[in-house]
Amino acid sequence: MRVPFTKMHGLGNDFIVLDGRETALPAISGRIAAALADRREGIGCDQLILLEPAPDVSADFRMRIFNADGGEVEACGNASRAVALLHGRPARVLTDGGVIALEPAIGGARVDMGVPRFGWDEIPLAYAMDTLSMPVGWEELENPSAVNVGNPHLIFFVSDCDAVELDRLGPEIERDPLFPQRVNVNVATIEAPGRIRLRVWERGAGLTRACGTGACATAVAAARRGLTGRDVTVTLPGGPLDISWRDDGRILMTGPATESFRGSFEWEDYAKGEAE
Ligand SMILES: N[C@@H](CCC[C@H](N)C(=O)O)C(=O)O
Repeated sequence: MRVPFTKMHGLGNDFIVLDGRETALPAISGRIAAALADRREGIGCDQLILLEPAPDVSADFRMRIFNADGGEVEACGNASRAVALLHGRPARVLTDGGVIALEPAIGGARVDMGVPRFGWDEIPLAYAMDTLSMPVGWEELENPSAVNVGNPHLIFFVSDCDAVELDRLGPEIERDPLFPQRVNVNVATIEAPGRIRLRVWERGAGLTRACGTGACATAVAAARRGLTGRDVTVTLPGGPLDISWRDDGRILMTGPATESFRGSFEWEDYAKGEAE
């Protein structure tokens, strides 16, 4: 059986999108997602996105997200814009992080990412009390903010985010026992009250060119610390995203999304080795 896919990206954060909304797809396990995400032996991506019918009327359809390591996670900002482009009209989409609202916009899409949370379940209580500046550190990365925008992020504000050895410190922080569910690691530099430069070590995917939820979490953390206003442009290695943390608490993210190509793969090549 051949399974069709669409290869997409948002600022270079790339996705395999499998659309099972009209025609049911075979069950995708974490192992199969990781094999498809493999850049040498599979198709290659940072995240695999699976679209399914919604279980009830709270949403138009469901979006499931697998990191390149096969772990299923709650949210993906850049993929939300890619899915808006694919869908072609406004939609309410159920994710494991909550219902988000997306709509195509000129050159990409706009997504209402919902309301951030500041104490998420997996942070030990002592730290969850003070998510604005947790009293922890890993070498020069100290006192992060902790923000959950569907998925968990730590944000370190530093004088030059490009100078941080994120490929070395990112995996250490991601897997620190403080975070049993692991964590996305953001290093950010404030360039002006409305401008932030950001690099992200993504949980389960490593260094990516852009992370939409990381940009949202960082914008919220910066505004809460009084470093910026509530409307900012966050520039990642792949390019800029506009983030607005509205007065009603909801985060709006606007930015580009691109379809790269379409193709199909042989299901049996990836399913072999799967338990019956
Ligand atoms: N690239 C994404 C985030 C994907 C999930 C993340 N790595 C996690 O494990 O929570 C984005 O654009 O938000």
